[in-house]
Formats: sequence, C-alpha cells, structure tokens
Amino acid sequence: MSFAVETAAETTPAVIVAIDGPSGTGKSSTSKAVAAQLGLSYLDTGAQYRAITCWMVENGIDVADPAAVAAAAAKPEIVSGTDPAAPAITVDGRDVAQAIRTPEVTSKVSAVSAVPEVRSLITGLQRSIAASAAGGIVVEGRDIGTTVLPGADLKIFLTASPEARAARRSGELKGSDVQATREALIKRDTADSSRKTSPLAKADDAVEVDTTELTLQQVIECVVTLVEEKRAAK
Ligand SMILES: Nc1ncnc2c1ncn2[C@@H]1O[C@H](COP(=O)(O)OP(=O)(O)O)[C@@H](O)[C@H]1O
Ligand SMILES: Nc1ccn([C@@H]2O[C@H](COP(=O)(O)OP(=O)(O)O)[C@@H](O)[C@H]2O)c(=O)n1
Repeated sequence: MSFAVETAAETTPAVIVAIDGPSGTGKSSTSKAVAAQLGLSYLDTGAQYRAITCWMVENGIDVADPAAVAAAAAKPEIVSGTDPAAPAITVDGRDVAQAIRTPEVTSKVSAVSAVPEVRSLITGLQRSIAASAAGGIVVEGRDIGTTVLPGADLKIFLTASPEARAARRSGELKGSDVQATREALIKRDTADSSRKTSPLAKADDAVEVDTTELTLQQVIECVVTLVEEKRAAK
C-alpha cells in the first residue's frame, strides 16, 4: 500500500496576483495582508527600485545622468525577502529597509527606475522570484500586470483621489505638510506614468478598484474574494 503526501502547494493551485497603481492607493498594505491571509509569498517591487536608488546615491552616481546609472546598474546585489509578515530587502548583504524610505531616495527613485538597463535587471529578478514561489505570490508595483507578469492569474489596479492619497501619506510622515506631500506624489506619478520604458499603467485585463471611499479592510476583503474566485476556477 502506498500513501500520497499532499502538501498545501499540491492541494491549492499556485496563484500569481499582480497589484499595480500610483503611490498611496494601498498597494503595499493590501498586498501584504492578502498574501498573509491566503498563505502566499509577497514581493514589493518598489522596494527593489528604491534599493538600487539608495546604492546609486551612496556611491556618488549622478541619478540625473541615465548613462552613468545604466553603467552602474549591475553592480549592487539586491535581495528581496518574500514573507509578507517580515518583508526584507538587502543591498550587498546590508539591510536597507530604513535607508530606502528617506526623502532623498523617494525624490530620486523615478529617475533611476526610468533607465531601461535598471528596469531590465530588476524585471529579471522579479520574474525569477515569482517563478520560484511554489505556493503563489502577490507582486505589487507599477508595471507588474503590463510587463513583468503579463500572464498573472489576477491583475488589480488600485486608484484613489490625489487628496486621499496625500492625506494617507502625510499620516505616515508625522508633521508633514499635506499640500507639499500631494505635489511630490503627483510629480512622482507623472514621471512614472510618462517614462518610455514600462510606464505605470493599468493592464487591459486588470480589475480597477477605486479605494478613495473604502477602508483598507474593505479593499483587502475585495481582493481576497477575487483571488479565491480565481483559485476556485483553476
Ligand atoms: N483604503 C484605505 N483607507 C485609508 N488608509 C489607507 C487605505 N489603504 C491604505 N491606507 C494607508 O495609506 C498609507 C499608504 O498605503 P500603502 O499601502 O503604503 O500604499 P502604496 O503601496 O500604494 O503606496 C498607509 O499608511 C496605509 O495604511
Ligand atoms: N514596478 C515598479 C515599482 C516601483 N517603481 C518605481 O519605484 C518607485 C517607488 O515605488 P514604491 O512602490 O516604493 O512607492 P510608494 O509606495 O512610495 O508609492 C516608484 O515611484 C517608481 O518610480 C517602478 O518603476 N516599477
């Protein structure tokens, strides 16, 4: 007599979820919660672009010079953890979870992420992480549904009014001016949406969710329901 040992990965089809949208729409909070609730891996692709930007700044590369950024792009080794309960990011073995969130990195990341050589390297990294997530993964960013994982099982595009997004971000950055936050956020969205290579865009087959009037919990529940429907249909 033989017994088959069933693992969670065998009983539940692996699902690939892409969550895109502009800054402050709730991508990170939603993706982490959905992944944790459904036992999926999680990848914050914005953290990877922030990490390479942080390395460029620390190594004196002029981020306004795309040729200089391109020439240095392959030098840092960026490693992302995929546990939604403890997302980790290192550059050359150093934990940069805090260093990638400084105002300087935030103001420079769009210039670095617009460089095609940077995108091609980071996209390759993202695809290999998604391919090795046996139980499925939630990947969040700007071009996941359009470019990185166009074959994802479920694509979500989160939106929210600039006012709501600025208020959410100011709430995080204690004492910050909502108006200044709103302007910085719109400037970054414009740069991310207008770059030539893989701009921030909604995939034709993405489900758009306007989170302006929704609580975070409502958004999480909505996405969990959509993922469960996809899993059931697989
Ligand atoms: N629907 C929502 N309502 C209120 N606050 C939210 C909502 N979604 C996210 N937030 C809050 O807004 C901030 C930005 O969310 P985050 O998930 O980091 O957005 P993104 O990854 O899209 O930039 C966080 O403080 C988060 O708790
Ligand atoms: N898939 C992605 C994810 C992020 N990015 C870039 O990385 C920046 C930081 O992303 P993020 O997700 O940390 O941004 P916020 O959470 O601060 O909105 C974006 O403004 C983009 O320039 C990108 O180009 N493509």
